[in-house]
Amino acid sequence: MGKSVNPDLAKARSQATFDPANLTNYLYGGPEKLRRKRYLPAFVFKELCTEMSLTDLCLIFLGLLTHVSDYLGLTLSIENMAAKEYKEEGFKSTDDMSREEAYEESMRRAVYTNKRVLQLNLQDQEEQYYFREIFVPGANPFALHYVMFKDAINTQGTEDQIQKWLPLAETYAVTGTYAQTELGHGTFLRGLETTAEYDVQREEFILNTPTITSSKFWPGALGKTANVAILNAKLITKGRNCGMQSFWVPLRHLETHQPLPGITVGDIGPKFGYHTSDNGFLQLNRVRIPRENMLMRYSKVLQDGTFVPPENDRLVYVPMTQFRFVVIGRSGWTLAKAVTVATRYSAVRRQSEITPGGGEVQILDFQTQQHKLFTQIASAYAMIIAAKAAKDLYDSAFSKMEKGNLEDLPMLHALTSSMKAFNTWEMATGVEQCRMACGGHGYLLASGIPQMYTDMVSACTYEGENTVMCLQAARFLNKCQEAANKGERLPQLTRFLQTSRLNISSSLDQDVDLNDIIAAYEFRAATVISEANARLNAGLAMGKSQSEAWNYASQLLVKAALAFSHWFTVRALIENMRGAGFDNSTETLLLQLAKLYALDGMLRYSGDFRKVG
Ligand SMILES: CCCCCCCCCCCCCCCC(=O)SCCNC(=O)CCNC(=O)[C@H](O)C(C)(C)COP(=O)(O)OP(=O)(O)OC[C@H]1O[C@@H](n2cnc3c(N)ncnc32)[C@H](O)[C@@H]1OP(=O)(O)O
Ligand SMILES: Cc1cc2nc3c(=O)[nH]c(=O)nc-3n(C[C@H](O)[C@H](O)[C@H](O)COP(=O)(O)OP(=O)(O)OC[C@H]3O[C@@H](n4cnc5c(N)ncnc54)[C@H](O)[C@@H]3O)c2cc1C
Repeated sequence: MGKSVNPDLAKARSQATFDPANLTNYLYGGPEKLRRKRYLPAFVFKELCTEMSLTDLCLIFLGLLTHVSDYLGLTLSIENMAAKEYKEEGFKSTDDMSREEAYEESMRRAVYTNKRVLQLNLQDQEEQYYFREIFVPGANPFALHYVMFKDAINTQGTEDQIQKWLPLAETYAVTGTYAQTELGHGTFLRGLETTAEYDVQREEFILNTPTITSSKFWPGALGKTANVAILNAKLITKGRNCGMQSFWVPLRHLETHQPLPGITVGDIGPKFGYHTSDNGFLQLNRVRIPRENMLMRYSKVLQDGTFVPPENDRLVYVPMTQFRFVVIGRSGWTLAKAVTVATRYSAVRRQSEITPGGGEVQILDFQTQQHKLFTQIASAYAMIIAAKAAKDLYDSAFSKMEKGNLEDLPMLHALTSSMKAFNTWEMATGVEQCRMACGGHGYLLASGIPQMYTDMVSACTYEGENTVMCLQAARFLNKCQEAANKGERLPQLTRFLQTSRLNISSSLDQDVDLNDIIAAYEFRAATVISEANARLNAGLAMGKSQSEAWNYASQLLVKAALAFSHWFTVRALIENMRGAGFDNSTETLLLQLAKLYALDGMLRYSGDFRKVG
């Protein structure tokens, strides 16, 4: 039962000046990864469904990617043994459900996929992600379990603790969350009030949320799903506050799922999005856990209560840095989904005339519509490719850290902080632009775009509120500027602060040279960073303290971090497009896209670029 493709869409596709397969292979990491990615949903749907042709399956898969099929009421009739666990007539749209029902529907699907991932022995993280996303397109109640809970065990646990706890997480013998944020503090971690007091007599920690503001508040899966938390609390031993440490804390009984003694836990209520994620609250009333439950890879508490500090007290922050990196990568793909929906829609939607009497045109023919969408297509590619470029820096820093060499930690923190803020803000504005480009139908939940926005815009807040993350990156950039001012050697990533010059060769009447584009973004970043540094020093010269001068310069410091990210993204896009080994037609197109992205950025930030000439 093949479905015919809309003739306008078919015509638009037939006009491609390049072979999409080259690009798709590049984006997904090569033909084998792409084959696997396409095989998975087809395999699962085929295994699960009878009378559906492959076209329908792909439609469902693509539709699920953009939630459309949820709303078209497509159902999957499930035939095989999986159906015994998956007792259901198929996927129901969660839009018409209450929060309870929507959570249960997502939980049902998530539990199903967790079992199938184990049965299919899917080891590859990306494949697991693709597989899950097919069945749980919205917020997955196990999201924290898959990412931060397991990452915290892996990065903060000793080898013994990893051996003990990771298999429990991998087999879902426990379901976890990462409980750090409190009602009174999300950003300022040194302000966290939850305590973990060491009782040397019984070699136990006594966990307590002494005030209402110390209640853990926001952690995903805390409301209903999780029965264990990696919980961050202020360690107190021998009467001394030893700062934030991580602890393995059982929350609910593994059989009955009832809260354990001393634990008060529940859901925080309706949110702007992420409706199927049960973000919760937690109060601890002098709950005891054994000494062995503190994650002791970097810092330790000995039996007699002696605290052995970590080599660097920032290492306890590593799970956040890791997850910021995940967010950086997924932001581009989220925008890619939204702009795919909006572009396809713009190829099939006919509205209004360009030439009077000439008949209604595809709205993609309006230059304003092209500007709305092509800039977002370019932005999606830019973010995806910049995330790939950041990964090389990220991997090399992490492999050094594994060997105890922490020299790249400040650079890694600055890069992940600034790129997480830049990418999620760009993604949020881009997805909203795609929604509006679809007119009334973009406002329909059936388009899939509204939920993408309401779910994913939270990434501007969680894992480090964006402004705060920019200021964190600005600490590193400002330090580098101070070093540059003294002629000292800089880390590779910021050496442009000393070398950037504005020697643009392009003149306005010729096609702009790509090297000039990179030079312009580099010079703009160097200028904004040095301006922020100058404002900070002006504050100090006015007699302000270091922290008051920092606050005085903070708006420029945020701009500096964003200009740095913008330069990193433009450079990565152009350098990777030139060096990717594409055939001529694909490379020409991609460099055109890179120019569009960079020139659009110059128009949007024309103040900066005009100022630097
Ligand atoms: C759209 C796509 C989405 C895709 C997605 C898929 C869906 C999947 C579902 C997700 C569902 C949500 C999941 C959310 C999960 C949470 O949101 S978990 C909670 C996240 N919370 C945070 O990120 C808290 C943010 N706050 C902080 O990290 C810290 O308080 C701050 C802001 C860094 C300040 O810390 P501080 O101890 O006061 O440190 P500060 O005095 O500022 O700096 C001291 C030094 O430490 C350094 N430092 C600070 N932090 C670090 C670090 N991490 N590493 C290294 N050095 C550091 C500083 O650079 C500074 O160094 P110097 O400049 O002095 O050399
Ligand atoms: C959907 C979602 C899921 C979440 N999941 C989890 C989870 O699983 N586990 C968990 O532990 N937490 C989770 N969180 C909490 C999240 O990490 C915090 O909300 C986030 O860290 C921001 O902290 P806050 O809410 O205290 O905001 P605040 O820091 O209070 O931000 C409010 C305003 O204050 C400004 N501000 C704060 N500090 C500064 C500063 N130093 N300089 C300048 N401006 C400043 C901010 O820029 C912002 O404009 C989640 C949050 C959301 C929305």
